[in-house]
Amino acid sequence: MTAKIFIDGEHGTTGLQIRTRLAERRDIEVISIPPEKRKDPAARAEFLNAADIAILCLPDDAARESVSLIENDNTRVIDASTAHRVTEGWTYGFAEMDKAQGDAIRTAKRVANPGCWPQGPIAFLRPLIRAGLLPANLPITVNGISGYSGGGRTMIEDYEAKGDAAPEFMPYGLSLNHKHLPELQAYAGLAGAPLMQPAVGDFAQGMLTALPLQLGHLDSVPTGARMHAALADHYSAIKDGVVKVAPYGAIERTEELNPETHNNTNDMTLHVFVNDARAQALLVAVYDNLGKGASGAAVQNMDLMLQGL
Ligand SMILES: NC(=O)C1=CN([C@@H]2O[C@H](COP(=O)(O)OP(=O)(O)OC[C@H]3O[C@@H](n4cnc5c(N)ncnc54)[C@H](OP(=O)(O)O)[C@@H]3O)[C@@H](O)[C@H]2O)C=CC1
Ligand SMILES: CC(=O)N[C@@H](CCC(=O)OP(=O)(O)O)C(=O)O
Repeated sequence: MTAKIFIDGEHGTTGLQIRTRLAERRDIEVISIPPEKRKDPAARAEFLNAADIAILCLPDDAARESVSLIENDNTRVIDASTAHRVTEGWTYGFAEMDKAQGDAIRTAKRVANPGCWPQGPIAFLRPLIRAGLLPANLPITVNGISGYSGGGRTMIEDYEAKGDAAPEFMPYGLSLNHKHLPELQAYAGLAGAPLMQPAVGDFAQGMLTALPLQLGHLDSVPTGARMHAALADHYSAIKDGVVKVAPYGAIERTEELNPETHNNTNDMTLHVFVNDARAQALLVAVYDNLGKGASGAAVQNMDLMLQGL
C-alpha cells in the first residue's frame, strides 16, 4: 500500500518546503487540496480523513481545527505548529532527544514537530542534565539568530519589500514570554523557565542558537572535555540521527558558526566552547530553521512514522 500524505497548508513557507522535499518520492502519494478550497473546513476534512499521515503547516488555531476534523483512527498527524507541543497524548518529534524517541515517533498517532528555537538548547541541555553534568535548576539564557523565513509568509514579504532598508539584526521577543518557552523547559528538563533573547537577521534562512553558561558556582564544575564527551556519547548512540557534535578544541573563531551553514539540509551541528579556568561555557547549535527547524524535521518524522505503518 502506498501511504497517502496530506499537507494542510501546503502553500505556506513550511508546507512548500515539505512539498519540495517530497517531490521525487515514489514510495508515498501526496494528495493535494485544490488551492481555492484550502481554507474550506469541509474540503480539508475530506483530505484529512483520506490521509494516512496529515502534516499540518498552519497557524495554531487552524492546526487545532484540523485535528478536530479528523474522525477516524487511521489518520496520523504531524503538527508543525506550536499548538500541541506540550499537550498530553502528543509525542515530541525530536528523534535525537532520547535513544527511545525514534521508536516513540514510529508508532505515534500524534506527533508535534518541535519549534525552531528550542531544538538547539534541548539538544545540549537534555543529555547534559541527564548525565548529571548540569543541574536542572541552572539559570539558562538562550541567544541566537534566525533567518527571516522563521516568521512565515508575512515576515518574508515584509523583509523582501524593505530590501536594503531591512534591519541587519533585530532582537525580538521583548516581552520575555516567547511561545517556545514551555516546550524548551519541558524537554530540556529544566526546573525553571529560561530567558530567551531571539533575534532575526537580514537573510532568508539559517539559524544559530547559543547558550552561554556560568558554572563557577556549581559544587562540581564539569570540564569542557567531559561535557563534550557526554554529548558525543549521546549522539553516537542515536541510530539514524542527524545531530552531530563538532570536534572539541580551543579556537578563537570559525566560519562553521555561520547560521547559513546547513541551509537546505536537515543537519544540526553542536559546538562546545569552554574556558575551564574561568568555569564558563558557550554551547552553540547551527541548523536550518526551515530544515531541522521545520520541514526537514517533519519529513524525518514522517519517515519514522512510515516505518511504523
Ligand atoms: N517558518 C518557520 O521557520 C517555521 C514555522 N513553523 C510553524 O509552521 C506553521 C506554518 O508556518 P509557516 O509555513 O511559516 O507560515 P505561513 O504563513 O508561511 O503559511 C501558513 C499557511 O497556512 C495557510 N492557512 C492559514 N489559515 C488557514 C486555515 N484556516 N485553513 C487552511 N490554511 C490556512 C496560509 O494560507 P494563506 O497564506 O492563504 O493565508 C498559508 O499557506 C506555523 O504554525 C509556524 O509557526 C514551525 C517551525 C518553523
Ligand atoms: C524569526 C521568527 O519570528 N521565528 C518564529 C519561530 C518560528 C517557529 O519555529 O515557529 P513555530 O513555533 O510555529 O514552530 C518566532 O520566534 O516566533
